[in-house]
This record gives sequence, C-alpha cells and structure tokens, in this order.
Amino acid sequence: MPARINPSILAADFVNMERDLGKIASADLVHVDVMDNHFVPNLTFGPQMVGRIQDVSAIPLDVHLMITDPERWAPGYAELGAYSVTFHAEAATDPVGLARRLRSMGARAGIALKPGTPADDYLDLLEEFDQVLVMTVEPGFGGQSFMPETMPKLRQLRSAATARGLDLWLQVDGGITEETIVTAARAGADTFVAGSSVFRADDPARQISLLRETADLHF
Ligand SMILES: O=C(CO)[C@@H](O)[C@H](O)COP(=O)(O)O
Repeated sequence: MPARINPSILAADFVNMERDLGKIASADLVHVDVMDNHFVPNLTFGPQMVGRIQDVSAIPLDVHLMITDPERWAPGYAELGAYSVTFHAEAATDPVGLARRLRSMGARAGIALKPGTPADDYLDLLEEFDQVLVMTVEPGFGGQSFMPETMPKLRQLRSAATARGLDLWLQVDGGITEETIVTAARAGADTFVAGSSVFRADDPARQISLLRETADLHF
C-alpha cells in the first residue's frame, strides 16, 4: 500500500479554500484541523465550514479535532460525512465509547496523542481505532519543526499493531517534509499530514508525489 499523503489545509488560504483544494486533488485525504482556542491556543473553524469543504472537495476529509469535549462535537463531523474523525486522547473522557460511536456512524475513528502523551494506555485498545495520530509537533500551529523524540512512540505503536495483525493506520502530523518523512516512515508511519511543505511548494501536486515516493522508499 503506498503511503498516504494528507495535506493540512491549515496552510491553505482560508478565503480561497476551494481554489486551494484544487491544488491537492492528487492527495489521499484532506486533513482538516478543527481548533477551538481551548484545547489549543488557536482557532480555525467548526462544522459549518467543514460541511462546505466536504461539499466542494474532490477527496474525502480526515478531520482532526483539537477541541475539548470531543464527545459532544465529534459525532457531528461523522454525520456530515467525514471519512475519518480523530479526537485527542487528552480531551476524551471515554475514548473507546466515542470511537465506537464514530464507527457506528460510518466514519473511521482516530485517536491523537500529543508529543508528551505516552501510547502505553492505548496499546491494549488498538482494535477500537482505525488510526492513531502521533503528533510530531505541539498541536496548535503549522510551520513548526518535527520532533524526532516522538519516534520511539511510533515504533512502539507499529510493533503492537503488527504483533496483533491489525490494519491500523499510523499517522504523523507536524513538520513533515521530504527529509523528516524518511525518519517517520522508517519508524512505522504510513499516513503523513503535511501543511507548509505542500502548500508552500511551487507545485503542490509534485510535492505530494515526492513525499509519497520518498515515504514508500523507506517504509
Ligand atoms: O495539527 C497541526 C498543527 O496543530 C498540523 O496539521 C499542522 O497544520 C501541520 O502543519 P505543518 O507542520 O506541516 O506546517
């Protein structure tokens, strides 16, 4: 399976979103960062905007909720048709219950871990999720540097998934470039969120291909 490249529209031009979505039509999924200015010190958009993105996007949405109280809000994103809905472990009170609810609504369920959150508590629960998002920067802003110290956690998750024979997607998010993607692919990531490196490229479609080919060589 080729690596999945999910450009983060946090790096897109918000007033030209439909135009910028056209630039990433060769991507696997559109990564949509929902931030509430509580869980993270930044604010983006909510269900109304994500619903419009869903309407005009040629490819499915990978929604990443950086919000408090995901139990209240996450099902709404599944309802509007998001392909995957990922919430933060640090914000959820019942991660398994929420993942089951999202799956029952037809969405893939993801759990995200901040750089300082260990994976240990989730290793026995991996069957409950379709993807784990290992944050490779502190959530909240694009354009930060990749944190290589998160790689042992990724390796731990990949070994646990392999040992259990799970088809679990392991996603990395933050500071992904054609250099850092090598490190993340070697540590077991198969799904890569890239904001700045795609949208700041002269040719975003070419950058998506370059990232995909580079990851495939090192997975
Ligand atoms: O979730 C986040 C930031 O919180 C990410 O999705 C960033 O948007 C990735 O941006 P780059 O680091 O690739 O610029």
